[in-house]
Order: sequence, then C-alpha cells, then structure tokens
Amino acid sequence: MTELNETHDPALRSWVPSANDDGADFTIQNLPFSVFRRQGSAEAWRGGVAIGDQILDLAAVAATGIMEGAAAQALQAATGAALNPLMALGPGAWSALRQALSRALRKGSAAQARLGTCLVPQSAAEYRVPARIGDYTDFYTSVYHATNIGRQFRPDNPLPANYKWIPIGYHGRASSVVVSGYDFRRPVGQAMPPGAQAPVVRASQRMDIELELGVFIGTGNALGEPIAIADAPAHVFGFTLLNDWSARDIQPWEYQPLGPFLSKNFATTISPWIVTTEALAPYRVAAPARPAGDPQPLPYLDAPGNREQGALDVQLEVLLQTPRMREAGMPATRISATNYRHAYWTFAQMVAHHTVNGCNLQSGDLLGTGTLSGPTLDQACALIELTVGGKQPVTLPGGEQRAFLEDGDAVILRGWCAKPGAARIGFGECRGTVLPARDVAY
Ligand SMILES: O=C(O)/C=C/C(=O)CC(=O)CC(=O)O
Ligand SMILES: [Ca+2]
Ligand SMILES: [Mg+2]
Repeated sequence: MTELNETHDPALRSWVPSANDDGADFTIQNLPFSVFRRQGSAEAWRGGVAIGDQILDLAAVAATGIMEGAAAQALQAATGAALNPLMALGPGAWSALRQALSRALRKGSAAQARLGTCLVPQSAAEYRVPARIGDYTDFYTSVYHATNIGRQFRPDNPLPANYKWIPIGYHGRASSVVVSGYDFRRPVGQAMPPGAQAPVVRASQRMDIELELGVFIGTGNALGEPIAIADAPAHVFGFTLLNDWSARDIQPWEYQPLGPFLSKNFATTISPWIVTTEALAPYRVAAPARPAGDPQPLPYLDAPGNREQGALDVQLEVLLQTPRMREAGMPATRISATNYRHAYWTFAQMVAHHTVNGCNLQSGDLLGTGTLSGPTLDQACALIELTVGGKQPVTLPGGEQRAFLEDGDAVILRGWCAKPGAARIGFGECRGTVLPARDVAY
C-alpha cells in the first residue's frame, strides 16, 4: 500500500467549509469517488468526489483544463458513467489525481475561483453503481460470523475444517448489485419448513442482512497469472459498504452442496462512495494474531506486510428503522457495531487466494469481505446471529421486536475511521428498504 503523504496530513483544511466540520465523513483527507447526476435530471452520469456536503463534478473540473499530466489523464478517465477507466490506470494515476484534488481543494488554493462552479450539493444528487461490475465474489472472512451461522446451519460441525486454511468464498451475482436507496421486493423462493415432507414456495419469512465491506478491484490480472499477496493491495482501488441481503429460509434448503444461490442474488446493496485504499493508509493495522493451535497461513497467503499492516481499522454499524418508527418520527436505531480489524483473513489474502489458480480479476470487479461480525454477540452483523436464529428477537425503541425483517423496514449501514492524530474518513451510508413480496400465486 502507499505510504503516508501530504494528502493524509490531518492539519489540511478545505475551502469547502462543511468538509472541516467535526464528524464530517467527507474531509479533504478522504476524497472518495462516486458516479452521480442531479436528481431527476437527464444529465449524463459522471464521476464525482465528495468534499463535505458537496460533490466535486469531475467532468466539470476536466472542462476547466486546470489539471496537467498524469492527474489530468486520471481525471479524464473519471468523467464517464462508470469508473472502470480510472480503476484500470493503476495506483500511480490514482495517487496523482488524489494529490491534485487535495491541492485544489485546500484552503487558500488558487483553484478555488474556477472550481467553485464545479460543486453540486449531495442533497441534490442521485447515484448509480459506480463501476461496471463484471463479477462479484463474496468471501467469509469473519471467523465469528462463520462460527455463529455455522451453529445454526450445521450444529454438529459449525466451523468447517477448511476455514483456517482457505479464505472461503462463493461466486455472487453482479447484475443485482444496486446502489444505496434501492428498495426491493421481498424475494419468493423454495423453503423446507421444519418437519415438512416437501418444500413450499413462498415469500421469504426470514429476511436478513449482512454488514460487509465491498472491495473494488482497480487493476486486474491476466488469465493464468496469479497476483502475489505482496502485490495485492496495489490492485485494490477502494472500499464501499455492502449489504448482502439474505433469505435465511431459502438458504439452508438450497445451499448444499454448491453454496448460496437464490437466497442471496436478488439484491446486494453498496454505498455510492468508494473510499480509496490510499485514503485508508493511516488506518492500516496488524491482522489479528492467530490463536495458538491455528495453522499459519500457507506461503501464498502470507507476507510480512500482511501480518503487520494488512487489516484496516474501520468502525461499522447497522441501524434499523421500522415503518412505525418512521411514522412516529423516530430515527433509525443502532442494532449492532463492529470493526473490520477483527477479520480472520485480510483483503490482500482474498485477492491472492482468488487468483492463485490463475483466475483473472478485472477492473471494476467487486469482492465482498463477508459478514464482519466481531467477537461478541452485540458485534454480530446479521439478524440470524443477533437473534440466535430468530429465538431472541431484538427490542427496538418504542417496544417493537424483530427476529427478521418485516415489510417496510429500512436498514442503514455506516462506516468510518477515526483516531487521534489522523483525519476522520467516513464511508457515508448504505440504505435499503424491504418492500412487500409480489402478489402472485405460486
Ligand atoms: O455458513 C454458511 O453456510 C453460510 C454463510 C453465509 O450466509 C454468509 C455468507 O454470505 C458469507 C459471509 O457473508 O460471510
Ligand atoms: Ca455475505
Ligand atoms: Mg447478495
């Protein structure tokens, strides 16, 4: 990963005042990317960078001609309806653009006069999935999640024997990855009710969430050419919040022996903003020490940098708002909080493992970290864990209870990095609402 540089200096302030507010997600040290346009307009979709409560319109910046060299080339690659061309340019270009944007947005910058007209308020914008996602793969990197959910699905053998050797994953579905704010219908599918002789086809009765981070691949690898773990971080453009919505009654009936299928491919929601790997550099931390008795990672999954700086200190939370709470004017309430640093496998290990057989990752591919449950039950990031298979519902302000999601429930994921001596780096939010199932007889 990139070293710390001038763009990380916590003393930097922007001429966009809201970027300097206490608790602002989009500080001048962050500079995350999205694809946006004005809400309800027929404008072209184009790249934008968040600064405070504004979006710096990268197509408008390119039209001013104020950038030069590698930064100008990278800027041009971010002016279209998907960020794949920027992602494909690689870390040198991303870094050049970040440095130029940081300098242009700093207090006192001579660029202020020309860029003032390139801002669009976030409150007036709509977003789309920021890349053409060719493939989406979801991992399983929290040993706490794997153990908790394993107890529900496989009480005799909760943690599979391969877990501590292989970063387990399944191939997800790219076509149904949607951006925050997309409301989807409760899925219908086959479920085998306990004690039944034959499955039923019905609207899922166990709609669940999974709080994850999404990892966007920047530069890929040629088919047949693995990515070495030491090189893996440089292939990652950045991170989003990700909700892997899951139908827990469809899943146990369908998943053996080939893994999750229709229980998870009806919608996967990501946040609009991609926080770059470079922005997260101040928040690299050591990967958790492996408990005594656990195998050490095989050489292709091991690198000194991975052990010492392979994890990321990202604070994460899940919030829920029921229709009744919404009607009563009550805000969404937090039901879980965790940190990405607890993951058993790092994102570099995910990339190295995904390509060890020569499988080619491509610019814009999306990897999910897997559900990021932490060591204690209040850090569990799926309802099936939090409610122990639905047996211990969570109680919400106002007294309502939830074992799984009901129609109209909204789920909001949030994430941020913060510590003394470094600027806050926020992810914004990832939101989705479950609508009633289609009214169709099956
Ligand atoms: O243990 C299982 O059979 C299934 C686990 C999941 O549903 C989780 C999955 O999607 C991977 C993850 O998010 O960690
Ligand atoms: Ca998942
Ligand atoms: Mg999904």
